[in-house]
Amino acid sequence: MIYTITANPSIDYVLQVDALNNGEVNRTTSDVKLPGGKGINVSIILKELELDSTALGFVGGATGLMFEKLLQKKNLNTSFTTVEDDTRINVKINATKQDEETEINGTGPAISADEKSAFLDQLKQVGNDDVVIMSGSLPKQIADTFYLDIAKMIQAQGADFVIDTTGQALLDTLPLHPLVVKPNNHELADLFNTTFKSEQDIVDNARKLLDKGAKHVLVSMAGDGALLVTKDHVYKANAPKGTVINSVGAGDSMIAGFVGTFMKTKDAIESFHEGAACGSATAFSQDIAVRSKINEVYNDITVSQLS
Ligand SMILES: Nc1ncnc2c1ncn2[C@@H]1O[C@H](COP(=O)(O)OP(=O)(O)O)[C@@H](O)[C@H]1O
Ligand SMILES: O=P(O)(O)OC[C@H]1O[C@](O)(COP(=O)(O)O)[C@@H](O)[C@@H]1O
Repeated sequence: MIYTITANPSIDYVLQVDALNNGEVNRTTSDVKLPGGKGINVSIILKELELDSTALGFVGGATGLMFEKLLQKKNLNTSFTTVEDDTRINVKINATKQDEETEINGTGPAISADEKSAFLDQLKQVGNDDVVIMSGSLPKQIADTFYLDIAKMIQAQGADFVIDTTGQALLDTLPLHPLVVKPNNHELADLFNTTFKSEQDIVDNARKLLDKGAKHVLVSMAGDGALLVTKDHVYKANAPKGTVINSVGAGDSMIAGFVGTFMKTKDAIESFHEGAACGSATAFSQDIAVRSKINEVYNDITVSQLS
């Protein structure tokens, strides 16, 4: 079984405008509310890949009810911990004529000590050969060590884990050997307080994550494709041409494609190819991609070995 943990789910309020003018009244050409949060998006793609997962996380308040209603359409298995405070609303503004996406993500609800321990109790069901995918930011009042504590706990129960977060919280879990980590190129640069001048710079810094313990490192580079760095080789997947509609969730889709395929095949290159297809297919969709779009995009992606 795969479990996804979204500590801080969201309603993603996705607004399309022709152009975004700061300090003025802007009007949308279309808008949609989607159930969001990184682990939620991972579960949605896994479902498209015909893999069951259970989505865990903190959901609460009036916005939490709306979030669960939006999520019902996706038919996921969920086992959320109910909290008193409101689930956040994240605003995503796609300015189509400016070709720009702006995101404003909320901090999320306050979580009490009792709510946190109810959540940790849920993890007792995780067992041998399960994979736990932990993604996204943490709500306020949850310590930065939350993911590290969970990784230790579920590893002791025989499960593997994947982590998609940023900064020190990511670095701290590497010695526990996550199956895969997937920073985007900006997050990778921030991790090592650097800027990249070449693809080789990116590869060199991705290798540092392998050296610290990650089993596979994916670096996503939006419209420039992605890299897979393993102990012996480096691979690149191109980003196929297409009309970008809403790239929110592209990174989550890539993780889902990689992990879902890896669980079936144990083939990192094939998993990378499928992950890249899921990422681009989502960028070319309004919502998280559906299977037919993933298949279509898969054929336009080539994985080449760089070294
Ligand atoms: N504009 C795009 N065109 C084609 N593929 C894309 C585009 N944006 C994202 N993708 C695909 O999705 C993957 C993940 O997207 P990215 O934006 O890098 O992740 P994140 O959402 O984590 O920042 C990319 O590596 C690429 O394969
Ligand atoms: O937890 P964070 O880092 O605030 O991110 C939450 C946001 O990330 C998303 O899951 C999208 O993530 P990606 O674009 O990185 O794949 C949105 O659905 C959500 O609003």
